Amino acid sequence: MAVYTEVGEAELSAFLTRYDVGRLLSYKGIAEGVENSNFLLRSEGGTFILTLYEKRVNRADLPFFVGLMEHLAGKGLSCPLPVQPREGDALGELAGRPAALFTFLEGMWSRRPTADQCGAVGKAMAGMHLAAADFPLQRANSLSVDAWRPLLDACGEDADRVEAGLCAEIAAELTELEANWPSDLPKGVIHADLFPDNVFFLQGELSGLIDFYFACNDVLAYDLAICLCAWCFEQDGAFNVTKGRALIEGYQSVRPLNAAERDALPILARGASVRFLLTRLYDWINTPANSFVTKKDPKEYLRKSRFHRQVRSLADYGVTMDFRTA
Ligand SMILES: Nc1ncnc2c1ncn2[C@@H]1O[C@H](COP(=O)(O)OP(=O)(O)OP(=O)(O)O)[C@@H](O)[C@H]1O
Ligand SMILES: N[C@@H](CCO)C(=O)O
Repeated sequence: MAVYTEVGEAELSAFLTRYDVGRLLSYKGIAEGVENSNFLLRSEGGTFILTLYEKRVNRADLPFFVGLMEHLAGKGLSCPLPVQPREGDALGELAGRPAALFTFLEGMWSRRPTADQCGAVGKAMAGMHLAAADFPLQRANSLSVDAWRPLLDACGEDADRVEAGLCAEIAAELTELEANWPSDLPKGVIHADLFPDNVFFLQGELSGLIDFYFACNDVLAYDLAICLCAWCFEQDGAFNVTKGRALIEGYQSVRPLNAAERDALPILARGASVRFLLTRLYDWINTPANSFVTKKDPKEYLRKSRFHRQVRSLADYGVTMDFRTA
């Protein structure tokens, strides 16, 4: 459960007087997520999500995230919208944290994504990439290849307590990634964390995307590589080629990849699996045992990293010879 900051009823009621949402009726912490504190809030004006921004979110980046959601919603993409206060900025302050109120998005995330859902997320992601093409703000990816070795160093010898030899294995992989990381692929705004828990479905259809707090300007195909890691593996660790094909074809039905992007997918997926391995490892080592958060398993991403290291061609992702060319 991710509630790092407790919020009292009196201070929350006072915070809500900024908005035209009526009086507070109820609120409770949400048992999902690991990054920010989220509350489901009911007021006389409806149901909302209250977000308090925590450690990994830099205050200076908030206008980028909130502006991006407004931009995407303006283009018809379904995502939470910041509720505007009567006066001032959508970003306020509550319990000593930057805080904002968002519209509630209907739907549920899929615990066991199907191939059809992988196809739908591929399409939605490509739609997001196109819709964000004229978003005017910029944000560098603070968790790209340059940030990975410092994260490993910060884990230090504790990494080997998770699995013997882990530190050396990741260090060797980082050496390869640093030497071969592609830099000349098409770039744009990426979501950078489009995991199943950030995609809602309602009555069989994709109903919206949430959690844009890692969004940044980076290689577009890297976003697809993150989804190959997050959506296409089974519980037993096996990569599901039907899901891989559905995801990539769904993406390509909206934004075809060029040859260089296709060729780069395996290395981008290696990078994506190491990025999530490292942030999970860091949190595994550094989250106090008594904190109110469910830690995510770093070894899941170690297994994914090993899989992507032995990928030799796109056929290993389920993509066949009739793969569309751009
Ligand atoms: N606008 C919204 N509408 C409905 N539910 C939401 C909304 N925003 C967040 N939630 C709920 O809160 C949960 C946590 O939100 P979110 O994923 O943004 O948190 P986080 O701490 O940033 O998580 P993550 O670990 O994915 O980075 C979601 O899984 C969802 O259940
Ligand atoms: N989606 C991330 C957590 C949020 O950054 C993970 O599963 O490790």
